[in-house]
Amino acid sequence: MKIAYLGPVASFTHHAVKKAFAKDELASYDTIPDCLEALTASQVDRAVVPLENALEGSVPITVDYLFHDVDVHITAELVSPIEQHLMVHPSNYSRWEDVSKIMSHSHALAQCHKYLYYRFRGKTLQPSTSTAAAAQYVSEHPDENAGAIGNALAARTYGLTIVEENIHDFHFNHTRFVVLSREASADRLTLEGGSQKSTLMVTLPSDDRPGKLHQVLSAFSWRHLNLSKIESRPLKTGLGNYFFIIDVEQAMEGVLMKGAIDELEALGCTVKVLGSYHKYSIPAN
Ligand SMILES: O=C(O)C(=O)C[C@]1(C(=O)O)C=C[C@@H](O)C=C1
Repeated sequence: MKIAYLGPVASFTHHAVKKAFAKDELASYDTIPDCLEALTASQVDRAVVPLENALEGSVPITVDYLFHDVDVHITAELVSPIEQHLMVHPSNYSRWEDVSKIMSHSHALAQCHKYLYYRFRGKTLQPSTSTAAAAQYVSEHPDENAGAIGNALAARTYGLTIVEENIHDFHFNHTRFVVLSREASADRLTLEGGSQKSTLMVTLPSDDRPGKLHQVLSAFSWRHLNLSKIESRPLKTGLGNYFFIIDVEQAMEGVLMKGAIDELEALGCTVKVLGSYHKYSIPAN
C-alpha cells in the first residue's frame, strides 16, 4: 500500500506511520488537506493525519475537512506519546538563548505555551506546517539563529542540537492520529492495543427544541454505550449552529449501535459514521 502522511520526514505523524506501516510505501505531503486530497484522488491508499492532542484538543483542520470536504473513513487510530524539544543549528549552540524566533507547528507551540512565555517572552513564534518542517528550515538557515520545537528524530534527521528537552507544559502529552481510507473496512495492525471504537458526526435537526442534545445522549446511555468523547464544531452556517463528534467505545456491528443510530435518525438528526475501527498504541522509540 501507499500511505500519505503529514511530513516531511521526522514529523510526529511520520514516526507514527513508520511504526504502523513498516513495510508499506510512505509518501510525505506538506499539509493535512494535501494528504486528504491525495487520498480522494486515489494517488494513495491511506492517509495518516493528526486528529487530537491531549493538551491542545482537536486539530480543527482535520475535523472540519472530515465533516465538510471529504468522504473518507477512519480505519484505525494510532495514539503516540509526544515529547517536544527545543533545537538549534549546531553553529548557534553557544547563543541559543538569543534565538531570533522559534518555529513549530501551531499545536506544538501551544503545547509549550508556558515554557515559551516564561523563557522567551516577546520572541517571535512562527507557525510552520509541521514540527519537522520547522526543523528542516532551521537546518537550512543557520544565519538566522532560529530555534525549532520538535522531536528527537527531527533533531537527528536535520543535524540540529537539542538545547532543552521535554519543554511541553504537561507531562501527559499524547496525540491521536487517524488512518483514513476511501473504503470503510477497519485495518488490523501488528501493534499493541486493538480495542474497538466508532466515531460519529451528528447534526441536530434544524427545528431546535429544548433537550435535543439530552435525547441524543440518552440514546447511548440507556444502551450502556460508553462515550469517550463529545465535541461540538461550528457548522459554518451561522453562530450557534454546530455539529457533534461523538466517539463510542464500541464497534458499529451489533444491535445496540444500530439501535442508537436509528433512534438518533428518528429524532431528526443526521448521522455520518466516520468509522468503526481499532485503537493502537505507538511506542515512543
Ligand atoms: O508537526 C508534526 O510533527 C505533526 O505530526 C503534527 C502534530 C499535530 O498537528 O498535532 C502532531 C503531533 C504533535 O501534537 C504536534 C504536531
